[in-house]
Amino acid sequence: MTLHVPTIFIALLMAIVLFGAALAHAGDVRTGHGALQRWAWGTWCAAGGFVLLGSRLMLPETLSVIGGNTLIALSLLLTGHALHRFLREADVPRWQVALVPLQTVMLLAILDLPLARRTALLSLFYALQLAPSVWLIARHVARSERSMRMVGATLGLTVLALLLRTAHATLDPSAYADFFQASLGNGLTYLAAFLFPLGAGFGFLLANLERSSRRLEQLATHDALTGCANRTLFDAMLQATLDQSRRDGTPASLLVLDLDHFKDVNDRHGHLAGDAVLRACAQALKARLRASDLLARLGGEEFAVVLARSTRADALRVAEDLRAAVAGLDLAAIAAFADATPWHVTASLGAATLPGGTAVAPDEFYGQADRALYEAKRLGRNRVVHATAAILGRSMPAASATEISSTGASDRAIARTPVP
Ligand SMILES: Nc1nc2c(ncn2[C@@H]2O[C@H](COP(=O)(O)OP(=O)(O)OP(=O)(O)O)[C@@H](O)[C@H]2O)c(=O)[nH]1
Repeated sequence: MTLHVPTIFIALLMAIVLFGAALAHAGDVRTGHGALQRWAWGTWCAAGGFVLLGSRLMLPETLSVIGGNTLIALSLLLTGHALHRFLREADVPRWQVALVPLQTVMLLAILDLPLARRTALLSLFYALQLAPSVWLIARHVARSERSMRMVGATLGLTVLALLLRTAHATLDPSAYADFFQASLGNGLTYLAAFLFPLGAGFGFLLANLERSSRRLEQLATHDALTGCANRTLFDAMLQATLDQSRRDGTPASLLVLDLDHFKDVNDRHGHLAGDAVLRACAQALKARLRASDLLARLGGEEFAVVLARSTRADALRVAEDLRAAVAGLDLAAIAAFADATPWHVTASLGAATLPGGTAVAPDEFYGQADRALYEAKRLGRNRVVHATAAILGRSMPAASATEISSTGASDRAIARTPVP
């Protein structure tokens, strides 16, 4: 069996051009800091290199061989650039950039060698040029998009195919007497060495799309200012937690937290400073929660925490911990207040707990916690109130439906006086 190299050559060229066109259209996937565009330029360089190499019968050999191989070396460099950008690594090391002119010099020096020797040397050179990209992906594969595995695997196979081509051209030079010579070894290694990078390009496109859709999902479900879950994710998680509680018979709790007198912060320090306080509070709250707890910003200065498998006692302990975390934040330490004397904000919290095996609508459950929050505000702020009786669904006046479970320092002592 032999493989017809000119046919392979034309098929590969067409595939590379089509793929380059596809990448050019996908160029507005703005997730990899221009990575996809660089890969697209690399694909066009490879196509140009192919055209020059295939025109060796019409062009002077120096132009076709040196120009074609230089463009292919450039395309591999651009691939490396694209990967570095996508994986947020420092740029390609200078020695890898220097390989491109080095290859041109090497080609000038070996132009008179038999084609088999040139093929072996060039294939080895390309393998060495690609190997750092494979190593780069291997170092990032655990943290990166799943499709990067395909990129790493196909580039690894390309290196392997190039090494096999080096070995084959060395051991069987007669198969490489002519560039277009029909032979199994020449045809197979040629096909593999240029087809696998196309697979890598496809994987890279998928990895970019994967990152893009992950970012869109993050934007759709998280609050941009604090990074907390937004209302959409909160609603879904609260529903899922209540369903699980009913099925498994485990209790579930909900905390609603509202910063006290937050309007004062904005009025005295400006909206940007208010934003910085919101971010700092969100960070402090996150630091006190388990990975399985969901912290959401429901809007303005109101946050909520969904606590799966948590009893009333758990909810009160966590709520008190969160209250203390906010009150303990030294806002003077936040950059925007660097020159201010120490001062603090406080938070009021309402809590509700659903005993396991009971059904309640999410809105009703939220309403219970919210009524408890209202009570905490009414009773002087900077405290936790648990809506115990309301869970049973009895219609009771707000004050008797709630139970004051924890009280922080007085509203005036912390929330108001420290504002400079
Ligand atoms: N900086 C900033 N302020 C916000 C944001 N969202 C809402 N606010 C402000 O939060 C303040 C909320 O004020 P109020 O609802 O009166 O509540 P409060 O002053 O905290 O008083 P109490 O809740 O009764 O203790 C308003 O001044 C809003 O402008 C935001 O994203 N950033």
